[in-house]
Amino acid sequence: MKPTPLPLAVSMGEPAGIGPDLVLLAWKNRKSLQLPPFYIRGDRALFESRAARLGLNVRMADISPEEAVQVFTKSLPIVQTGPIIEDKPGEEQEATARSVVMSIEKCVEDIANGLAAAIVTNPINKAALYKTGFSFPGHTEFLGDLAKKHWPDQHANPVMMIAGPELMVVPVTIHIPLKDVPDTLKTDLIIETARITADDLKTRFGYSDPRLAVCGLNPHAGENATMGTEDRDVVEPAIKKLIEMGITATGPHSADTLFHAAARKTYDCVLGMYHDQVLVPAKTIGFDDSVNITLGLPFVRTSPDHGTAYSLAGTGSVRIDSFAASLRMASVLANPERL
Ligand SMILES: NC(=O)C1=CN([C@@H]2O[C@H](COP(=O)(O)OP(=O)(O)OC[C@H]3O[C@@H](n4cnc5c(N)ncnc54)[C@H](O)[C@@H]3O)[C@@H](O)[C@H]2O)C=CC1
Ligand SMILES: NCC(=O)COP(=O)(O)O
Repeated sequence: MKPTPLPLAVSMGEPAGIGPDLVLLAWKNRKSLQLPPFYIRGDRALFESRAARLGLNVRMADISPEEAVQVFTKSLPIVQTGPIIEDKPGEEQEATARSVVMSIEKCVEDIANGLAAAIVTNPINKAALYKTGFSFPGHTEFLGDLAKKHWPDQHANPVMMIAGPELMVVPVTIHIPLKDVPDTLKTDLIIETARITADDLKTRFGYSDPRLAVCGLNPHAGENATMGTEDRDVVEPAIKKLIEMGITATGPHSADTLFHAAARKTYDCVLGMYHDQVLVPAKTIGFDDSVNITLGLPFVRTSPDHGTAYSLAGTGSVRIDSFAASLRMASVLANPERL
């Protein structure tokens, strides 16, 4: 007999944001969107209140992760996690920060315990969590830490990828101020980020020889070191080493001409030197259907590419495409034979 597939564990995200709306709408449209079974770790009262606000009739079931797959066809499976949360769309509540973090922790724990196939995270408000002592820049780094805790024998080095049907990008430096980028950007960091990207593109995405295009840092990739020396001194040596390692990498490319339609045909994934260099084109080209994927972990994590969108929470005006794509992508990545 074929074993029952494991469900996806979905974290609650920021309760004041659109996470609850996405979960409710996704479950309601699960058949037409062809979504795999998932359960949410969060507070049932919050989801009931948000459903009422949206005028959605959603049957919910308090369950344990083991029951999620069976329940999913008839009810939205909720694993009660943390205390009751008052539903206040768009209004941050300091008291909910611990529940937001706990939901992520418990989803990862479920994967480690063999109860969930992967985690799909709802958007968090990073600044709201920092205020209460959360010390990681975002999910990406937090999940790297949780991986070390639950899989101490496996090397975890989280890498952010935004992947859409037309463009896949990886920022080498992530959530740091722009002024800190040149000092943070090191040859070894570029090499390690590219190595993890190439590995995951092979093992999880099915590319036999992924082509990486590496951006320069400066305008015109430094214009022969006349507009900044980092491209010559930091980026070029990384590309040379990657080629020696057998990885197909080109660059440093001028970032301004790397994203038009013809250029996009020449590579499989772009490595950018900083967040906005590659997230701006990725979200411009594919805001509705791109997915944020954390590479370099011993488990699968996906998330929509957007944030908490406070002003849309509880209004019924959200697009669920990216969240739905995250659920489908998590299911495929966790079962690569489906590629
Ligand atoms: N994975 C995560 O946890 C992420 C969290 N964030 C957090 O989200 C918060 C807000 O960040 P912003 O830069 O304003 O980005 P945002 O993505 O929340 O909003 C940007 C714009 O896109 C719109 N938008 C976002 N999602 C939408 C959807 N599903 N349907 C329709 N329109 C949508 C918003 O209304 C807004 O106009 C920040 O605290 C940030 O840290 C941002 C990105 C990812
Ligand atoms: N800009 C992308 C983003 O903020 C997602 O970060 P993370 O929470 O997935 O690390």
